[in-house]
Amino acid sequence: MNMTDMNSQSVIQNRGGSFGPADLEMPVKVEVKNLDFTYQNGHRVLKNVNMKIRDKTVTAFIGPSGCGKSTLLRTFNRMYDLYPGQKVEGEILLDGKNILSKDVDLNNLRAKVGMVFQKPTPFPMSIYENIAFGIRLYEKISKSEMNDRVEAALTEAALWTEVKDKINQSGLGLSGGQQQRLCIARAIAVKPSVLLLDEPASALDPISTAKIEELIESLRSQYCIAIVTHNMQQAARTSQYTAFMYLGELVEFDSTDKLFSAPSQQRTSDYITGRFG
Ligand SMILES: Nc1ncnc2c1ncn2[C@@H]1O[C@H](COP(=O)(O)OP(=O)(O)OP(=O)(O)O)[C@@H](O)[C@H]1O
Repeated sequence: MNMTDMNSQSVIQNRGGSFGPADLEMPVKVEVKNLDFTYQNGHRVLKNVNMKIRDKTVTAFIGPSGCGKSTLLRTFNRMYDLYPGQKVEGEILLDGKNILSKDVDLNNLRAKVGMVFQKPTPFPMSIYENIAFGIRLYEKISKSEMNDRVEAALTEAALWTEVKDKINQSGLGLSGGQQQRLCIARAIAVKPSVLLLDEPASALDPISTAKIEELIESLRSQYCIAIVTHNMQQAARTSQYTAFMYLGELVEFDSTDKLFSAPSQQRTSDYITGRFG
């Protein structure tokens, strides 16, 4: 076995999580059809992307820097609407409904499709308010219901036991890893069905990263999760499906086991074995 084959082997051997045939039977949650995306400067960043993302699974987007992973993720909740002049063509069906239609309510879309960024971004307010603020935008509920919702979201995000005694202190006082779990709690508090994670652990130390990966595994049973990561081991550990992108094209999309152990495309093989990066 040469060095590059050994790299590929070690990515697979480091896989955690519980991948099984049942994952393959999950219904399609998001379907991307003939998606093209061009930035306002004329740079066409996504080229005829087609993929089906299944519910209650984790799908990882990998590929070299600048290949369009984050741009693709951001089309799923129309983040690009914040920057005028960009052009999107094709369809993205969420539960069969095209979210690129002009009549889609963006607030509702962003509640259904939550997003967490690379750098933890808690609001400059208490831990409690970080969660309650988002819920109030969408629902009018009593104080005791709100308390329950805040506790439930923090519990789901594996943060409750660490913060329950300082719930009224600033979210900015938490460690980086805790802040990131707070952001995940904030996203799930409004009951989304899809969670988009854009390099959620790349600014964190290894212990905090492991906690985020455990959290992703525990959230998988309830959400459709898409994660962008630079880290192939992380993709292999956390996901059931992997999309390999290169220069705006989706080169290969398959089960994570298959993509890392027996890719069908030479470019995928070259990338996962470290021949380019
Ligand atoms: N707001 C923008 N305006 C113009 N071009 C942009 C903008 N944002 C990103 N790009 C370009 O689009 C291409 C794809 O960027 P994107 O961030 O989606 O790739 P990526 O695969 O996520 O990269 P990385 O792993 O480095 O984050 C890059 O060439 C980038 O420079």
